[in-house]
Amino acid sequence: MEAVNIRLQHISKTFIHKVKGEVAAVNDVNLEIKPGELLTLLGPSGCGKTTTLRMVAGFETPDAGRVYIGNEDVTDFMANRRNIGFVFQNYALFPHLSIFENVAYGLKVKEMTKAEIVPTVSDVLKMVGLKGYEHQFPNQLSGGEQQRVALARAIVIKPKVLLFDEPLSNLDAKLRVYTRSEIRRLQKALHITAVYVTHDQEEAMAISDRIVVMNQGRIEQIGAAEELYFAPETEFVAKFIGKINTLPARVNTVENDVMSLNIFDHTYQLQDASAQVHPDTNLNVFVRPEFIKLHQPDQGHFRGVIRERTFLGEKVEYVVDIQGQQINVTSYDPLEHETFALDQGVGIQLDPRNIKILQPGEVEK
Ligand SMILES: Nc1ncnc2c1ncn2[C@@H]1O[C@H](COP(=O)(O)OP(=O)(O)OP(=O)(O)O)[C@@H](O)[C@H]1O
Repeated sequence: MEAVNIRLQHISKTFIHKVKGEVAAVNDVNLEIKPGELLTLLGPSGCGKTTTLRMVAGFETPDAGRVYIGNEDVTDFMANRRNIGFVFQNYALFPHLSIFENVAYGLKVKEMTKAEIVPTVSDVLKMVGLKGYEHQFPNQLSGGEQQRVALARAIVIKPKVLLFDEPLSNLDAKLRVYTRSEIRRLQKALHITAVYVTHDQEEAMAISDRIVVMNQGRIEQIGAAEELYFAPETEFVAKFIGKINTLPARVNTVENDVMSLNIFDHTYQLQDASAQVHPDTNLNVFVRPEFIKLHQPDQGHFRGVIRERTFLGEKVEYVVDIQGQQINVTSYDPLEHETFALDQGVGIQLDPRNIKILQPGEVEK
């Protein structure tokens, strides 16, 4: 079966919430998920990712906008007519049915014969690594195994799209890493278009072709993990994907797309600077901890003092005091680890290419 795309056109959904009143859970979202792509909706609690997913599934009807799966406008279709496989956080298995019966359920609904069902279920259980579990019951399985049954049940009906709502939340850390790579492997092997919801940025980065960062019902930025990390467009995205320092800066001049600015006591020239920034103004700039280099005190652009030092094996995380401001620095250089001690003075160096000027955003994290 050819993989299909999914399109959301100007989708909005407002709820009347008992405490908060009217909540624009999803606010004019436009999105295209490419055929065979795994796209993740990522954002803090309440940003609208589950509501968006539920509108693709047909569990929720948008107030405005259209949902297309392939060339078909499915906005007015009930969930059971959309041909989707859905994997929930809580597995949602039938406790009184065996693993075989749980997986076979969707095929029986489709009125397939037993002769067709038995080999199909057996193939899918093999695919998720649960061959031989046919006669067990859900409560005899671990959380990870139950989630693989849920995955088998979702893919056995050969859905056009797979939807995942925080599928790993109930698993422990190690099993989460294993199960997410299993989901990724199967989704790629079957080449099914998939939408995945999580609030965990590492999970999103590990599993996705592209990530949509959502904030207060709107899309903040869409891109591959690398794009969001190295080229965030807003402060919100920069702070949600990884860690970033906020540094005070003073703009001196902006000429021919070159900006001269001061950070602490040093002057930097930034290329391709935004024309929207004016001379003689203050603003915040952003630098990731691993892009700040520590040196001996007589080197670097300005001085600081190491206030915290956390050795984590392959890296050391420092908190450095610079003129009263606490800055996070991460060093991946094992030779440097021994060089800088607590309360030691250091020289600090920034590469102007790693200094970001971003649209300010409302940050919840
Ligand atoms: N059925 C509902 N009735 C009232 N308000 C709702 C309903 N469903 C969602 N909301 C509200 O809509 C907003 C978005 O909720 P949604 O569940 O889509 O967010 P989310 O990003 O998935 O968050 P979480 O990770 O906490 O599930 C929230 O403010 C939520 O309180």
